[in-house]
Amino acid sequence: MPSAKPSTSAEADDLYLAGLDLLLGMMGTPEPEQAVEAFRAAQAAGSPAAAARLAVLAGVGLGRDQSWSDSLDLLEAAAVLGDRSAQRQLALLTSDVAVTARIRTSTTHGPAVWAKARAGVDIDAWIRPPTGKVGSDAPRIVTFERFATPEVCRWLMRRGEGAMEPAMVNDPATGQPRTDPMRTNGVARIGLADTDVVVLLTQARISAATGLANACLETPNLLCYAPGQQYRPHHDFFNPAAGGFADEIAILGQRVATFLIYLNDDYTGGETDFPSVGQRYRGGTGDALLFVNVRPDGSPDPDTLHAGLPPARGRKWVLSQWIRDKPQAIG
Ligand SMILES: O=C(O)CCC(=O)C(=O)O
Ligand SMILES: [Fe+2]
Repeated sequence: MPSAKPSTSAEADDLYLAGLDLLLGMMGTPEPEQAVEAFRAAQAAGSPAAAARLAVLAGVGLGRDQSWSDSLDLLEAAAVLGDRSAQRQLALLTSDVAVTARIRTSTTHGPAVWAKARAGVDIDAWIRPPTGKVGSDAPRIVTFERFATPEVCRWLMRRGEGAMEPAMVNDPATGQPRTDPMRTNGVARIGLADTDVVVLLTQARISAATGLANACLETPNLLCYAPGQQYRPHHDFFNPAAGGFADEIAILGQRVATFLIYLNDDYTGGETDFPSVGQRYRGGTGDALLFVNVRPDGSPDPDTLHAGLPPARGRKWVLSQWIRDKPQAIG
């Protein structure tokens, strides 16, 4: 490992980029442990981005042990080194409102401010199971008011802006994704290359709310519906009777639950519609909706048929988290 002697920022950048190549497997298979080594060397050489990546890897538990406490310490280190994203994340994660106000009113801060912001993050509150309200027993539909703060919602929406691609559906015959007129909204996947501590803590909170293991969460999707765009009635489970999904179910598991966080409310229409149940949901900013796609015996529940109705005016933004019954590969 290179020594931690003071080095040029070009060296720090090179070490950071080497870490990124190792993490994402640009030269072959991903090597997360080696990536952590490279990022540690880059951080020691002064790379803010390396510290921010290490914060993510500590949150995921990839290439090293999972630890929220380490993750936040590393986010603080990244903020001290000047990483703007880490600074903004700390400002919205902390419960210390005086610190948030200080960060908002000035752009330059000494390390003490970031230490205070980090000290004010209440991890237990993030991962404590929130209380839901049952909207339907069978299929099970549960709502969670104010699941996410407006600041977190804004952060998530910004993560999706500029990254939207046409949404896909899975072809039941081949199992392969393809575009289809039944789903016309935009989607932005937040994969390992793009995720951050706010996204990871939001997922940890979803795991707490659903009682389903964090490892079973798929890559989350940000969905954006412009007026008229929609996701017509569909099921989120994979139909075992459709030939194309046999491998999908055997290897990656069944999609047992769906968790939606409504990120804004300045649009009209756009409800999540359950025609078989006769219910429609539309949360305010930060409200969330859980529905369980399988019956208690694990079989797909056809009554979970649902649609994302088209907004008439304004854009609808949601974070959609599909959850499986098997741990997912991180990527
Ligand atoms: O946008 C909605 O209300 C529904 C989204 C949805 O069906 C999904 O993400 O699976
Ligand atoms: Fe769906």
